[in-house]
Amino acid sequence: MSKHTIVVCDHIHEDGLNILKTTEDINYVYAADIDKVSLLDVIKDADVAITRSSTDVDEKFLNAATNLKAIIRAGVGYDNVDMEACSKRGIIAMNVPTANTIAAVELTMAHMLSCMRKFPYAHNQLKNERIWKREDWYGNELFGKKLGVIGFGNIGHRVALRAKSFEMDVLTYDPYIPSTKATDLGVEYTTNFDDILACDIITIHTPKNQETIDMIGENEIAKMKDGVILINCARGGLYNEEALYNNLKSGKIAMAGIDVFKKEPATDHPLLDLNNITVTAHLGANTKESQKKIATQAAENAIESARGIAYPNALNLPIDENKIPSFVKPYIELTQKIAFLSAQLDKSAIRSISVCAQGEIKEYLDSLSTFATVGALTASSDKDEINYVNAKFIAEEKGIKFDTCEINHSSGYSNKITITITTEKRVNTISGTVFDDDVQRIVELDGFDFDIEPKGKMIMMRNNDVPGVIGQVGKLLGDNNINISDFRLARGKNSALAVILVDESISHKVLEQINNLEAAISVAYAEI
Ligand SMILES: NC(=O)c1ccc[n+]([C@@H]2O[C@H](COP(=O)([O-])OP(=O)(O)OC[C@H]3O[C@@H](n4cnc5c(N)ncnc54)[C@H](O)[C@@H]3O)[C@@H](O)[C@H]2O)c1
Ligand SMILES: O=C(O)CC[C@@H](O)C(=O)O
Repeated sequence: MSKHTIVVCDHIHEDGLNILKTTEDINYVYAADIDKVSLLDVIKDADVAITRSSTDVDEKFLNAATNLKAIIRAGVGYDNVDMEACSKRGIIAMNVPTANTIAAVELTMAHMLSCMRKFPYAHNQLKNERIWKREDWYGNELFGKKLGVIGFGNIGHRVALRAKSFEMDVLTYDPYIPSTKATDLGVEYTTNFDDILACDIITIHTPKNQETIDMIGENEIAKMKDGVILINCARGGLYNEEALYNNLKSGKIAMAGIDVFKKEPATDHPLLDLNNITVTAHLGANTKESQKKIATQAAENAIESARGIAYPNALNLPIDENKIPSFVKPYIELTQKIAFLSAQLDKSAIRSISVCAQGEIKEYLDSLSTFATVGALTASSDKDEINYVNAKFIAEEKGIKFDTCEINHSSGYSNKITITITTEKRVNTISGTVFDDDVQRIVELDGFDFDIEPKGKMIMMRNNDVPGVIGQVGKLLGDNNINISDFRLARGKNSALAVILVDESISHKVLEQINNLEAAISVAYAEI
């Protein structure tokens, strides 16, 4: 079995490491404890790398990583990844966007409360100086204060909700959301940045990019109230650090709660010399709950991308992500998985790939077709060759035809995609849908209704619908020491289709044995 090498460049939770360690086709390399120069040597073998914010994915890193197909940022912000350099090399970059949201939200609230009550200083006086001097610590209350939230995404809007439970007035500035996203939650919305600058406390939750770097500097601080409090648990450099320092020192800014710095680690940063600041070492994502979730998702996504099956939360696709609503993304993933599955069912050359869509999803047929092509070619050719940029080009060179169609009658599903792959020997048609925003399901296989998660090792057996078939297949697999994890059966007029999920990979020999059962019409096997 050829193995894919996944290099873990930064510390992630052991649950993620265990997934990598115990996956048969993964060669797992732990490189979080080596220095970043030695990492350049280790990274050269990586098919996929997992990083956090401590590893810069820059030209130096990418020049060393000559095999790299994908990179997983085990977290939200990808400002440490040179996206253009990745795209030029055909490397797909992904993040894990929501797994640490709550951790960052709660740290923001902790900094806010800490700033109001000067908590670390009061703690230090009693614990380390053994002084009981209550008159030194008259703080302020969040109650009734006006909070300005810059950026109303996953973290910003949850900070706003928590602030409201402290009975604060909350105002947000985020030109990229509909105002109703805020007003529906009882949060005031403004398009005038100066309104934010007039707040008692300001917290920022935007990505770091050309537009947001130094978003708050001397000019903006000058417009603020004397004694304002500033919180930054997003990215260092969103508040100009020099202006922050000067205005904390002068007392214009009463307190700042800072988790992130322009250059990290920041152990000798001038801000650390001030006495009106609470600081943490980029701990926004550091809860056990969030790290467990991130590491698990990062490991699973790294394995899927190493196998070329799917690239969840890809950031540099050749389609404009901003034009793809979030409900479409799971369909894109599902389309790729179904095509990958379908192309494995028959090993002969693919002649055509057709993608049909019903519901609002049909507006995205072009993107779905690109992803179906990646899935199908990944299953049928040398995986290393295929990426989103070259898939259609390679398919055309192989003489594969494309077709898309809109299905206008309702099937009972609000959206449904149907992928038909025609090979030299057979036609496979598989349909899928997504429930509850992200639950992907195969709902039809060659005309038979199913409800199957597109995941795992699957035997598909078409058979005459006669008694005893399930028992015979069960015995045969048992005799070969293969555990069945699920058995799904759909019945047609004269024949039935069984999808048997198994724990172990199936050899050609076992498939032949199943095919030789009297009732069997055809047998195929696929892994996702
Ligand atoms: N401290 C930590 O450990 C930690 C943990 C998680 C996330 N983060 C950082 O927190 C930030 C927010 O993360 P998120 O998950 O909420 O991201 P998100 O993408 O869900 O939300 C970002 C929001 O910012 C808005 N935005 C973009 N540009 C803006 C601008 N110029 N002005 C106002 N709003 C703008 C977007 O419209 C979006 O609503 C990111 O920088 C992320 O890297 C830090
Ligand atoms: O933990 C990290 O590496 C960074 C966490 C956070 O800043 C993120 O962007 O997800």
